[in-house]
Amino acid sequence: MIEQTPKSFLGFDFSTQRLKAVLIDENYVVRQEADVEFDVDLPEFRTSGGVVRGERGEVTAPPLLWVKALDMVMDRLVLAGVDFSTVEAVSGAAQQHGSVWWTKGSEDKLKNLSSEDFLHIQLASVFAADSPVWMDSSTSADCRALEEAVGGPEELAKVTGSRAYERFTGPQIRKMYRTRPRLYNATERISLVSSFACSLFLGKYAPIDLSDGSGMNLLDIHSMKWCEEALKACGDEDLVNKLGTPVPTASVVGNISKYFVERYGFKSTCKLVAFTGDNCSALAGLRLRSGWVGLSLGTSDTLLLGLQEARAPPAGHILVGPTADAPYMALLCFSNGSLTRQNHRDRLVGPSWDDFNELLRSTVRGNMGYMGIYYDTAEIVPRAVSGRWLWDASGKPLEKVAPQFETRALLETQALARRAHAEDMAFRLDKSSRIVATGGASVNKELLQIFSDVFNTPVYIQEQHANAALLGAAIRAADVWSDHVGLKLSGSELKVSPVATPYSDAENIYTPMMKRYRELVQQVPTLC
Ligand SMILES: Nc1ncnc2c1ncn2[C@@H]1O[C@H](COP(=O)(O)OP(=O)(O)O)[C@@H](O)[C@H]1O
Ligand SMILES: O=C(CO)[C@@H](O)[C@H](O)COP(=O)(O)O
Repeated sequence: MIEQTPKSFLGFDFSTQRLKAVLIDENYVVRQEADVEFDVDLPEFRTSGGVVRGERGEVTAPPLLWVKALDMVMDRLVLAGVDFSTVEAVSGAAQQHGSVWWTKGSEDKLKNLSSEDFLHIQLASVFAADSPVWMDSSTSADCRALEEAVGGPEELAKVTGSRAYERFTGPQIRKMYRTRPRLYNATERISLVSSFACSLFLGKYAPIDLSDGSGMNLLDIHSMKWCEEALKACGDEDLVNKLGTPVPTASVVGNISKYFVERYGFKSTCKLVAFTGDNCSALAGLRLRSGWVGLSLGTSDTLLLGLQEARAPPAGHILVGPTADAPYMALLCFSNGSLTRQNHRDRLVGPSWDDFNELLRSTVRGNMGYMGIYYDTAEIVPRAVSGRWLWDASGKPLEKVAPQFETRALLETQALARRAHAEDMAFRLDKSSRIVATGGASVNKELLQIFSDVFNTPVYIQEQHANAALLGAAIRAADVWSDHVGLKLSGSELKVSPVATPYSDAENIYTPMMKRYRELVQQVPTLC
């Protein structure tokens, strides 16, 4: 009898605040995990929440931070006892839209890495600039110029799936080309954070995948090719070479590099599956059924929906989907998610979610009419400046209310905003709908109860893992590898279980509050 060698699959998530890694077996059971928290484990980069903020809406991260985090997470996986020789394939997810600017000669460095040394030592000088990331709101002028160049916002949305958004990579490239031409010219390659991370494993530039690539305002989501007019509006004739050719997300892009074989004992045949955006990976990891909506509660809050066809979005985004089950996906991103909740938890009660929830439990649903909008960072939906606004039941603006009312005002108004804007984007929830929550805050049942009541819909979580983007990376590695080699894996079913169901009076409480939210949000200044 031929002995079957164990097979495993490795997934990474280069998200906003931390780098996470997970190893699953061929039954998709989680075997090992490790993570690195940027602010805590790598304080020398002086990030706060994984980013560095400028004075005019610029938000960046140093790419070397992500490289050093990879060195650290690999060592943590070694300490956890991972046998890398069993890994058949690796894939990953990353925060969307951020761009990594590689200087000329970087690919040679990637191809000639010595396994004797850390990556961050050898790649210390390859990045031309800090990476603008998804929280950046400094490119409004570039957005308007891009829209104008392709025939207006609706036309851009028809072609690329989105009107121009500040954080999208096209406007970010345009700003770089316009304001830092020497840096633009010194750049050999522009990667997304996902394809940059994949490049580290591949030992050469990895292609951008179509799903994350459709968060750039540069890709024609129908032809699956770069949109020439959009490229022309954002850079010069060399931009197409700087970006490379995008590939379907379910692609094997090559074998793992010699560096990882020699340093960590991967086999030389270990495959790399294209890395993608964290929300794209979450959609793949959640395996949502028709009518089910994904709710990712990471640094940002996002709503996700698999689509069979590309509908022109009135707001939000249509992206190319990450799997054959979801050829397209709808995405709505609210920048003030977990980090904003965490900041106000710290301000109101200190560093404990249990203390925060205890205070929350001392209030009633509907919060006696107190509502609040908390934008610690410029908001994406709706486009708005940062600030804090509080109102009482009569709509009178307040400077201050008791901390317990603030806890509920923060969470209820966030959930109301998610529903109001989702409805504007034609996310329809009916009796058969379910919300499947994931991401760091999805462990908080009190928060999920509020979402359940406000949406008047049951909320589920995935049993295997609280982070669907991370699990999705490992699952995609396994699925794409098994198709590639023609070997069916037993991969057990991914299960979801209910954690919150709406109270019978939820509609009565929250329908009038939804109307009030729509009125109150008009008082918040929009981003110029
Ligand atoms: N019990 C909890 N309740 C609410 N939020 C939580 C809880 N535990 C963790 N979080 C939040 O989860 C966030 C991190 O989630 P994560 O999905 O890892 O983010 P990202 O992927 O963007 O780095 C943190 O900002 C943290 O405040
Ligand atoms: O900009 C978006 C989506 O369009 C964000 O959702 C980023 O992809 C960051 O994700 P998290 O770190 O919050 O998961």
